[in-house]
Amino acid sequence: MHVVVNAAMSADGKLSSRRREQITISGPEDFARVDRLRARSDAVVVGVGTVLADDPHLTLDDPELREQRLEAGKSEHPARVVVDSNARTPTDARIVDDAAATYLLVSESARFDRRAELARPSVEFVTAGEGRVDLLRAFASLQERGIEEVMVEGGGELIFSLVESGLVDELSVFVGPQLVGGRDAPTLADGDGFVENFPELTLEDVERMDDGVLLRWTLAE
Ligand SMILES: NC(=O)C1=CN([C@@H]2O[C@H](COP(=O)(O)OP(=O)(O)OC[C@H]3O[C@@H](n4cnc5c(N)ncnc54)[C@H](OP(=O)(O)O)[C@@H]3O)[C@@H](O)[C@H]2O)C=CC1
Ligand SMILES: Nc1nc(O)c(N)c(N[C@@H]2O[C@H](COP(=O)(O)O)[C@@H](O)[C@H]2O)n1
Repeated sequence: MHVVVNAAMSADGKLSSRRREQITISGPEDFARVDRLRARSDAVVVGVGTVLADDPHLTLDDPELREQRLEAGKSEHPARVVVDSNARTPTDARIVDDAAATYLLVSESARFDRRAELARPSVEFVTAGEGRVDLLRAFASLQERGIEEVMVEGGGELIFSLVESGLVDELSVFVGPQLVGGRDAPTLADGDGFVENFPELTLEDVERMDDGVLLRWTLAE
């Protein structure tokens, strides 16, 4: 399995404002690149915090990319994945519509009534972990279902945990021309943070894009 984290942050490292509402950081060129990255992926992953904040759809915008996937014998859109220990994904969330397959990664503590409310033909539950989703086990289960190329779009809590679990191979970040500020605004890697043995990144590429810059790093094994 190959896992790429992709996100857009302000010049001061924020994914959103303290209101945790979706903000537009990328420009058109970067959004088109994100669409191409989604099209190359078997699955696009977000945490339930992002689902609650943004109500993302995570499908492909460009009809040509959808056509290319169909011609290659793939589904029209990559699968969508939500890391959601307690099945908090709202029943009317766009991510559980029937536009694409969706995996809900839940823990054993996800209530069965919530699972029943979210059950539909396009949704499959993957249970891993007791109180919280065990990411190593959950991602291994996705791999057993044929998912090899994974793109993670955030948010900061999930990105931190994935890096901490050693699951991330690549990190691409668009740094936009905004200052957001705020000690409570989400950043690229939240969670508890590291205090030692900081993960080492190798800078692979720097590209000027829109009014910002795209940075691409790989992570050491
Ligand atoms: N600019 C950008 O590129 C992006 C911005 N965003 C922004 O980020 C914010 C949302 O990010 P954030 O609040 O950090 O939420 P996340 O999307 O990172 O989701 C975090 C939640 O995932 C669940 N989870 C389950 N298992 C784990 C685990 N092992 N490790 C970590 N999380 C786990 C937890 O909820 P539970 O315990 O209930 O399962 C946790 O609270 C929004 O403001 C959104 O707009 C989001 C994506 C991209
Ligand atoms: N690449 C990027 N740039 C931004 O400026 C963003 N705000 C985001 N947000 C991510 O995209 C998701 C929305 O996807 P849909 O358009 O609904 O398919 C959102 O949930 C974030 O993960 N990304």
